[in-house]
Amino acid sequence: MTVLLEAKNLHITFGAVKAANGVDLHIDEGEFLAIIGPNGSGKTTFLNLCTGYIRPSEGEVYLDGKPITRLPPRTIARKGIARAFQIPQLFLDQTVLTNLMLAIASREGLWQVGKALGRPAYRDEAMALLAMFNLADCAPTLASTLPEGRRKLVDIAIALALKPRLVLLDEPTSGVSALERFALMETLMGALRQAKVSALFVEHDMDVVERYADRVVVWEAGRVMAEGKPEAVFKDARVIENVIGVA
Ligand SMILES: Nc1ncnc2c1ncn2[C@@H]1O[C@H](COP(=O)(O)OP(=O)(O)OP(=O)(O)O)[C@@H](O)[C@H]1O
Repeated sequence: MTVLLEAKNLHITFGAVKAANGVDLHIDEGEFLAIIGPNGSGKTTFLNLCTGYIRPSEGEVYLDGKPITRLPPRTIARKGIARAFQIPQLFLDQTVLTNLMLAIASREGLWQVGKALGRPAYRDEAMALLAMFNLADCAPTLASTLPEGRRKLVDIAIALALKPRLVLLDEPTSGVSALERFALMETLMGALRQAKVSALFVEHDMDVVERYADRVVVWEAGRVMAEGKPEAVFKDARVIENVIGVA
């Protein structure tokens, strides 16, 4: 296995809260890694540390063995780490197709909207991305009118428009009904496999983690308290007591 991303001894404190208190974690190429843990344990902080949104007071994050810790978010994104958020970051007054085309244009450094939207190559690439997520029929739909599950998928399709090697997903199934979660995950995992992208996803639904994660990392008070295959981790008494029992 080749290590893609590695965090070593990350620390960050907000006031009295140690949101990262010695985080050590790696993700292998091709891996789907889930992060679980109680509210406020520092999961989102870790995503922020990996993407340059905040900087640790101590420790390093490495991509392909090279430190990225102090690079600006745009540079880190260009190096291959993309992010999708708990609340999708779409232009709600634009169509799904326009959202995708603008993401592709920004990757290419083309900031003139009129020119970007006139490029057939961008349109073709956007439609191919949407097809990967079974969303081709949504291309002309206004983003504001999409149901939550589809909006999340469009947001992830936009993250893939950056051609990342690793995508960080903050609660991909939140706000989606229990019935729809597996369908959303099937589509999402299918698209990630097709794009050969590794994923790290924060998730509160243990059924989703058990079914879709290759490995799970358990967060507690700013650090990793357990990790391993979901079936093994979910039998760990400490995890049951501190995380699953309180989820
Ligand atoms: N920018 C910030 N400024 C101040 N405090 C912050 C900041 N970011 C996070 N925190 C605090 O750090 C702690 C960890 O927050 P974080 O959002 O990383 O937890 P989480 O595990 O993702 O929680 P949740 O599951 O509720 O999303 C919390 O106490 C939070 O209030």
